[in-house]
Amino acid sequence: MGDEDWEAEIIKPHMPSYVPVFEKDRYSSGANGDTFNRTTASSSDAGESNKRENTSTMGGFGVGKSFGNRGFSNKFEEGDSSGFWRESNNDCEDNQTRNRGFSKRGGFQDGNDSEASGSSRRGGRGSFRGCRGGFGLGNPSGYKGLNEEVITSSGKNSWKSEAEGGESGDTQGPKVTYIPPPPPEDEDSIFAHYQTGINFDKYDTILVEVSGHDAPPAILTFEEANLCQTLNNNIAKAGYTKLTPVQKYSIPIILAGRDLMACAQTGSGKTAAFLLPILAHMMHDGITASRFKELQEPECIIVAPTRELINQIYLEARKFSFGTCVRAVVIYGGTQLGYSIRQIVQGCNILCATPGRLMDIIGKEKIGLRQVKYLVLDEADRMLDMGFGPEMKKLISCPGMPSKEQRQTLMFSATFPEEIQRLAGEFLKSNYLFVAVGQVGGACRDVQQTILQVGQYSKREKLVEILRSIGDERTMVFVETKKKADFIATFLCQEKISTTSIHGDREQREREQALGDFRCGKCPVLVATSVAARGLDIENVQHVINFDLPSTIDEYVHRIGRTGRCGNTGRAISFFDPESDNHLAQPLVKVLSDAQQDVPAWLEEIAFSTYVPGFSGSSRGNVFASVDTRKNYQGKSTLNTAGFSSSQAPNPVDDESWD
Ligand SMILES: Nc1ncnc2c1ncn2[C@@H]1O[C@H](COP(=O)(O)OP(=O)(O)OP(=O)(O)O)[C@@H](O)[C@H]1O
Repeated sequence: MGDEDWEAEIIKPHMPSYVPVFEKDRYSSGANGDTFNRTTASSSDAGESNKRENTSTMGGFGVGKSFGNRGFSNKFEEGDSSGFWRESNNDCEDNQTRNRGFSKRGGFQDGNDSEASGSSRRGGRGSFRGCRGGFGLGNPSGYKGLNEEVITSSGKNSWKSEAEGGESGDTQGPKVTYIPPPPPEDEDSIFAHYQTGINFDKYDTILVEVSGHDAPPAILTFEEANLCQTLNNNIAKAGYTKLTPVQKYSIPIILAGRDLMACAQTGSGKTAAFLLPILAHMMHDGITASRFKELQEPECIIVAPTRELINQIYLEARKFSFGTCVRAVVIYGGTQLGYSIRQIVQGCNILCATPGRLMDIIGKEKIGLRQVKYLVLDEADRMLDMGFGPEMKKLISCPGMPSKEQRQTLMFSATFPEEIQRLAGEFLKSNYLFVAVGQVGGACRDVQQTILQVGQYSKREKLVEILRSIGDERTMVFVETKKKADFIATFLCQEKISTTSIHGDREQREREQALGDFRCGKCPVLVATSVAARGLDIENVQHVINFDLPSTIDEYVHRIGRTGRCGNTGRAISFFDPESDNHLAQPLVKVLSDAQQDVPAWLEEIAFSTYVPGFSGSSRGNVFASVDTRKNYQGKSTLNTAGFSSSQAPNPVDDESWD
């Protein structure tokens, strides 16, 4: 039984009574690092969705909330009754699936006309989404769908043309009108935080390696960082009493003005590791209060791959800059462009942005780059891969952007494939420092990982069984496609398990609502695509279930890192389908062994039978199998997280719109 069968099955039965009436109208519109200091942190002292929108019922998800199944709406309007249940040939995800073999992360699928431009990723996504939204694959404007950004597929300056033609919407589809609700302004909300877990102190035992010349020594306490009083107050109010390893090493490096590539396990405080020293510099330099101006010139630009993540980073920036004259602003896709502009013109020292919106705003000449002193790429490997890499290159070559010699560039992630590290060289000064906390790309050891062999036809049953045994504990369920996310969320609702979902085909409003419902516990289950795999820091996520394993091991590491954060423990259960997941057997064995988890014998067997020469995956304790790639230039070999050389690593399939 394939997905389609599932859909048929789920659609047939009686809809539960709590499913609201379908609101048709709502949808009808539609290095030569010579020094390699290895130490421990402390040693330095150291449905197709059920195409009926019944997903809007998702446990408390709110009546009338659409699930973003615009494809359905389209089919409905076309009067194709079978369109309710059948795949359209034009379905964008089908196209993506068909293109899997060719697709790189961010698009560049062969044969996709709309991806001819430098902004091919966006054009491509746009057109795919457009087709899902019912605007047909051949729609030249590549309209994404209701209330979402309008994307042009024109070849030249496409980021600009998006800005120009996009939101003004002169010719291309409806405007994006969504204005996100402002975050709470009261101090308690700003400083709300969750407790560090029982394993927080164990961070100190993690090995840390710094490579590159003249690295400043690590600091052991916040006091040693010599931050100003306001920052120290904010740190205390945020509940931080002790530095995490990545903070111990990164803060002095950034304070010393060095470029940095830092790799540390998920949930170990990378955000504060770059925000605090940047703010400290700004305060020290006596930054002037940002005032209303048509053209703002921020001192710091932070980019991240998803809207929800950049918003989270913004909230952290707002927290740490509380009571200072530094003003942080966030802008991201899926929201009204005019709203982004209004936020910016009021003053902007730190601009937190997703790449597409950032380029739009630069194109509109609301942001000047001349004053940029700090450029931060969070989830840097994602920001530099085939998806966002071209946009990041455009960013650094934008008129006015200080050269890498003139700015400080900082990159953070839990994973850093070798190939991406090489690309990063273009952005960083040649004497950048590389900090590896634990194993590059290693999974967080506070997550108990379980791999179950489950064939695709048994997955749903197993999922329900697990979720019922879990009870109300917060759980993220990852699936591989947007369609599947809708479908599984619907299915779980039918099973009376309060569920919501997040993926790139949902409107931004819905994405934020879903996240809010999950955060507050209203819907303890969040079904998600990889759009939620990286960076999201949600309190009390006790379980991650990989209903579908991702296509790469790095993505696996990020996904399971949504639990077990900041010294808390968590559990990750992954369904391994031998029909489709064998390529992950070896890297999984490696990740499990390195994180000192039990490796099932059957998985080792599969890994052995699919042995790839050159892989040294199952060795335990092979710490630093992959670190600073500059070492490779000195004749050493290296493996990426997966234990493959990067060129061997499977190309991830990007099912998502990220920004
Ligand atoms: N020194 C600290 N003391 C207490 N809590 C901290 C400290 N540093 C960070 N935290 C908290 O730990 C949590 C995880 O931090 P953060 O989101 O920065 O992790 P991350 O390393 O960026 O994770 P990911 O790789 O998933 O993006 C956050 O809630 C943050 O506020």
